[in-house]
Amino acid sequence: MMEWAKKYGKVFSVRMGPETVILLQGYEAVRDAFSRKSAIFSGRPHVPTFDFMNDRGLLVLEYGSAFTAQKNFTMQYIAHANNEKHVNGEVDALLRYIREQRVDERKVAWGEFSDILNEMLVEHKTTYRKDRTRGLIDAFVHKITEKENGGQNLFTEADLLPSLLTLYFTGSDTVSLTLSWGMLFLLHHPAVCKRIQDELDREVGKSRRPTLVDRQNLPYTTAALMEVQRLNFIAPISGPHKVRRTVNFRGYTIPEGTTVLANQWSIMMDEEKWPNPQQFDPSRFLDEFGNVKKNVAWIPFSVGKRSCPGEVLARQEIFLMLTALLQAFSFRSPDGEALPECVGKTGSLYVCPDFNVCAVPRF
Ligand code: HEM
Repeated sequence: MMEWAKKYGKVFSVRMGPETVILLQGYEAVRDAFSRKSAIFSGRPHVPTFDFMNDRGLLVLEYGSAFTAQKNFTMQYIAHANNEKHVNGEVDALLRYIREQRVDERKVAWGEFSDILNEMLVEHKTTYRKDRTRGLIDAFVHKITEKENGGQNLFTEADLLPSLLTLYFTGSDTVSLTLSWGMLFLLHHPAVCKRIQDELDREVGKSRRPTLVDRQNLPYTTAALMEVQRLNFIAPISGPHKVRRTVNFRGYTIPEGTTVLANQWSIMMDEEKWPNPQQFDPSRFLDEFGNVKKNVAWIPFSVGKRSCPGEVLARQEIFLMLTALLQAFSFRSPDGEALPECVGKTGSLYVCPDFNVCAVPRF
């Protein structure tokens, strides 16, 4: 695709089966469409894989007032929830597993998960009280009841299960793959790993776990995690967007209903934005004083109205998980085992290759 972009420019179309699809290359084209003309480029075409969601849940919901209300609600809920407490529960389980090889049996198949969620919903609804919020389900039910009290029909009973399934579906593999890629990059770059550990030892010490408040004192660690997200490409191509009305874009007329895809890979590998883009180099996110330096092209969560509502949570999870692991252990490949190259398998997500790792307690 990047080769095609050299020949055809930052905006070109390809025929995919019966459909003509527009491909956007590079940060500026994606920003212009998804952010500056967001209201036009934020439709969602029909994706048959998600038919079981009945056109509900943020990922598939068409752009409009219900989408906006539900997206704002989700982002506000995530921003105010005690994510740190929940993630720390997961970190405890992982550290226990590594230290004692004790597995918490929590793996469930997708179908079973849906059944479990359904049971939770029934349980929550029967014990629901207007004056308390035990979690996301209660918060969503409050919204449904508000509507019954005369508001608009933006949150319905029918939205509840698809919304929960969507958050589970979009929020689990994305984060766990990022953590796997992070570990693989760090194994390939022991000097980076050592620098993170030195920073953690200096700023946090060994008597307590890193917390979200520590992030401001850990610029190198923050930069390394940003570099992991720049290079891991877990979402190399954006989800499909739909043009909601005919638009003139960068000299082309794009008809209403056309599907548009952003090549995220082309953004993160743009040599003008990132010198030596293939190289894993956290220092590209640091200024001369060692503070974190932003780069507008760092958009692993995309931009605009269809950008990721889970960004805050995902970044918290990645930070808490990886720093807890690096504080507690040094990691290396098992003797005699070669580390796989940082080349993944492409699907809807870019999947990290399997590898084994030895965790050696640091204290
Ligand atoms: C490292 C982790 C993650 C990455 C890199 C990521 C990336 C993305 C990207 C690039 C999109 C935009 C796709 C598009 O253009 O249509 C997206 C959408 C979405 N993400 Fe994430 N995501 C992550 C974690 C999460 C988490 C933890 C949640 C939920 C708690 C989540 C929920 C969603 C949802 C619901 C959408 C659809 C939004 C919409 O259609 O408006 N994501 N994500």
